[in-house]
Amino acid sequence: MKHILMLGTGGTIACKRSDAGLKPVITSEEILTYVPDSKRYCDIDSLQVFNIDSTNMQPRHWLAVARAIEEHYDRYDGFVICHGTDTMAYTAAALSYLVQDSPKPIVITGAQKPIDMENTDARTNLADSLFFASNDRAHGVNIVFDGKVIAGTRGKKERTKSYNAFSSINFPYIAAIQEDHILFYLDDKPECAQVKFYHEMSSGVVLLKLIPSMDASLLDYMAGHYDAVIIESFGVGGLPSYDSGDYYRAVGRWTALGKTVVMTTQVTNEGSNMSVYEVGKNIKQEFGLLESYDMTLEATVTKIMWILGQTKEPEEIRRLFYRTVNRDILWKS
Ligand SMILES: NC(=O)C[C@H](N)C(=O)O
Repeated sequence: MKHILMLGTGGTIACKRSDAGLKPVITSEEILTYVPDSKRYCDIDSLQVFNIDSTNMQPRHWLAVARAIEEHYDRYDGFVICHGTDTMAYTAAALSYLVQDSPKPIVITGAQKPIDMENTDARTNLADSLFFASNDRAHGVNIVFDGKVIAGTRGKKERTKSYNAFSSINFPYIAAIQEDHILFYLDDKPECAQVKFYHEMSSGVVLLKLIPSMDASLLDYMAGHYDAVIIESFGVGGLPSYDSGDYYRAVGRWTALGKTVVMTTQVTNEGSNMSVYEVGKNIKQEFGLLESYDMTLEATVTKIMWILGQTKEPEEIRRLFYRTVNRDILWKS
């Protein structure tokens, strides 16, 4: 019998209705009473890390969850984190960087409807997660949602209301869970992996999403307040070159200050490739910008936060950024 620790962090799965709207108040202990059948294949303990709407999630919360896993790592065979869906993809990616190469499964799940409702996805998602976390072939950080297992760095919330809210972006699903069966599409548990925990994350990261006509003065403002900027540009990637935009000067200022500029795309699927068009190739070559290629935005943001928690040295930032962690980046220059 597997021994699983369920960590409650809040989200809709733990919500009750109130006059002020849905609010997470159901404890992790109470949540477990809704999945009594899971006791057939695992003993489950629960730990309430906090109980918040995931809209309020910050790097310190990711560090607290990682710390709780580290403290209990030796005593359990697997971990299931109940979490809000809104920022679940960020947390899954953040945990992929904070807890690397775990031979034990760390599953993140949640729901679109509270667990105490009659028509809810919460019970299935939680039962599937406990089932997956009890499987010998499961490992590392994954999202389990609506019968799909998604690598922790590849998840994205693509639907605000439907039960099939999450997709795996630019990467295959790891497995599908159907009733009492797990169909592994990727079955690659390493023979011997040694888990490694990290304890630092920087909040000095900002995102700039381009729209047509925007000028670059926001980048100047951001340079005074942040260590890294992720620019979500259009298509495969590029920066406007119209005079009033002045992006070249603003990006040059960022790099002259030794700060990090990462280029990514607003398009969800297929990733960036800045060397295709003149508007991308020139600026990348001139300033040596980082590029996220096939990474999700959530993975890009949390990876830079994790890296800046380890180093401020530009060459080391580049090396760590292009090193694959939990399947996050496959396409490199
Ligand atoms: N479905 C959900 O869990 C949404 C909720 N607002 C949260 O992310 O905490």
